[in-house]
Amino acid sequence: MLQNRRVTASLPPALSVQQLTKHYGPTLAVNNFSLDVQPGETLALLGPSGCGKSTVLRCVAGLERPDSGQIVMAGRDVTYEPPETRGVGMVFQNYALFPHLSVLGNVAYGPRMRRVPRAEAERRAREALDLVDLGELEDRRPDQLSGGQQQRAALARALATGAGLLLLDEPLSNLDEKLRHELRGELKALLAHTRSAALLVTHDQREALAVAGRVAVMRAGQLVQVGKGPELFARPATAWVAAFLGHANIFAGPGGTAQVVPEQALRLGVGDAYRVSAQLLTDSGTEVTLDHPLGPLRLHLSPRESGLIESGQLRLQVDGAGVLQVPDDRGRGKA
Ligand SMILES: Nc1ncnc2c1ncn2[C@@H]1O[C@H](COP(=O)(O)OP(=O)(O)OP(=O)(O)O)[C@@H](O)[C@H]1O
Repeated sequence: MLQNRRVTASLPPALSVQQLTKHYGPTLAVNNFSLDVQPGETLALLGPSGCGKSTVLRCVAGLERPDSGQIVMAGRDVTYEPPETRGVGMVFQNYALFPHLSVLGNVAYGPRMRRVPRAEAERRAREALDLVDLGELEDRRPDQLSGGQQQRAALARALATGAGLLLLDEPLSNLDEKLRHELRGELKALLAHTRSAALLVTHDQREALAVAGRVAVMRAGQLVQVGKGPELFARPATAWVAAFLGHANIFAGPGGTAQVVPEQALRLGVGDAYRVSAQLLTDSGTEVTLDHPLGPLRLHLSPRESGLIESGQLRLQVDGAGVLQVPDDRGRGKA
């Protein structure tokens, strides 16, 4: 085990994107973007719509040519190689399964294209289908599968390529919320099992945190912060990152700074009483807004905590040590 770790540590990154820049006409889609994905790691590229995530992925896949920068895979510069020699497995938003092929045919397609003999290609395909629990449906056509099953077939197809790097572009985006929730857990387990490195593109914070070991946050073509999901949430580098990750209480301060007040910094039922200016029932409790000197303070109360509201007021103490001071970059730029 120890020895394995040492070997892994000495391997080059599965993917190293170095100073990547890409325009579409006048639009600067990716701006001097650098990122490493380690062998076996799942990294989520997270950012709002239009920030350039898919463009990074398409450059890595070889479907777009960068204006400048390098794409290096396991130590090999592939910047100018065509997609088919890069050795990546891909899953796109719309799955892109071939409608006329069976599930087995779809999954065996990758190895077949690489001239693997049919019997061996089908053996690998069946192995991948078993991994995603679709072994019994191999004879069906894609239109005879549910959305979740199609998604798993697309994953199996990427896995069957045996690639050391998987590229997943919003792989759960076509599914309803309940199924997405279920498949997030499955996807994480599956990626851990395959030991391939994976770059997952998503605009969904929960998905990034649930599936990936590390999360890279992207804004307007640039990388703004990268780290383990819980650490990013606990220590966002800027007010924009805090807001994007879902922090509710961010208050502009002097000199271009902002204060982020995480829920852990709030103690309820002690200290001064503040007026509750708004109250909204949710499925898991109550969303309230307090008139606080810092600004309108929003918090989520469990049904038991809601009992602490007396005569329209709630006692609350803010633990100053838990409040984060960050640069306020929320007004800057787009996406
Ligand atoms: N083929 C293209 N031609 C012109 N502009 C493009 C093209 N593809 C993307 N863009 C622009 O480049 C920018 C980045 O797009 P990209 O698709 O990479 O963003 P994204 O973060 O993946 O967005 P989404 O989450 O909505 O898929 C956007 O401004 C987009 O309009």
